[in-house]
Amino acid sequence: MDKPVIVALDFADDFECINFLNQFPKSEKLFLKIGLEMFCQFGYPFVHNLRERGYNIFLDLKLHDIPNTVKRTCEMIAKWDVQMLTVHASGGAEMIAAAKSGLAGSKTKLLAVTQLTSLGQNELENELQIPLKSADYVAHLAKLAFDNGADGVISSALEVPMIKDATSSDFLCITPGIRPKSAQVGDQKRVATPAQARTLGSDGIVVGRPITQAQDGHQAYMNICKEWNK
Ligand SMILES: O=c1ccn([C@@H]2O[C@H](COP(=O)(O)O)[C@@H](O)[C@H]2O)c(=O)[nH]1
Repeated sequence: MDKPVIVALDFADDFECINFLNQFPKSEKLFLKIGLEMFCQFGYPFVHNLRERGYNIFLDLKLHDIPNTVKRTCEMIAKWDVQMLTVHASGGAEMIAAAKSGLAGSKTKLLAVTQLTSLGQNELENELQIPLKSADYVAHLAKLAFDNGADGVISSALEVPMIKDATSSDFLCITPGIRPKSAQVGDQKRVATPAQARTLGSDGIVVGRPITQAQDGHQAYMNICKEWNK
């Protein structure tokens, strides 16, 4: 798999989303992330429609439930021919392994979310009451995911070298929380620029608002690709 720039489609309606996609030339083979906002409204038919149009799909559902429920859900998603699916690593070893076994026979990569990029050290300690350094917590969850069959993790780009050291250089690190220098950080805490993510060894970046809320979404995407591929 090439190292993709994955566009997070966080739109309130499908019409707006399709208008956004229509800015891109048909030859642009986009990698799109469908998250909870769009999936809750438009469900599988929307995923299917985008697959039919030839897009690669990262289905970011961040599953987090008991192992049996997650396994049965993954068995269903395994039929959808999506490229990536997320679960929360904090669902535990058995849940991660159950997700992987649910996806058996499909080409869908299982990615485990470590610590959300919207959470910093302060939230980890004071809200979640996890008495660890953020980097250690991320490394611990990444190792748990690796040991239980996940194909990779979602983390900040800042943690990629440490995750690869703790697991394997082949273990995928897909990184949201990407902000070009001039972009607003918003609710993200552990951020990196596309160029930093590349240098740190990220296997793919996820970018939402800096592209989808730009005046010219296609140009914003091209600028990010240029910085990422430098
Ligand atoms: O830790 C995580 C896990 C997932 N995300 C998702 O990525 C995009 C980022 O969007 P931006 O607009 O570029 O902030 C969004 O869909 C999140 O749900 C994440 O940010 N952090």
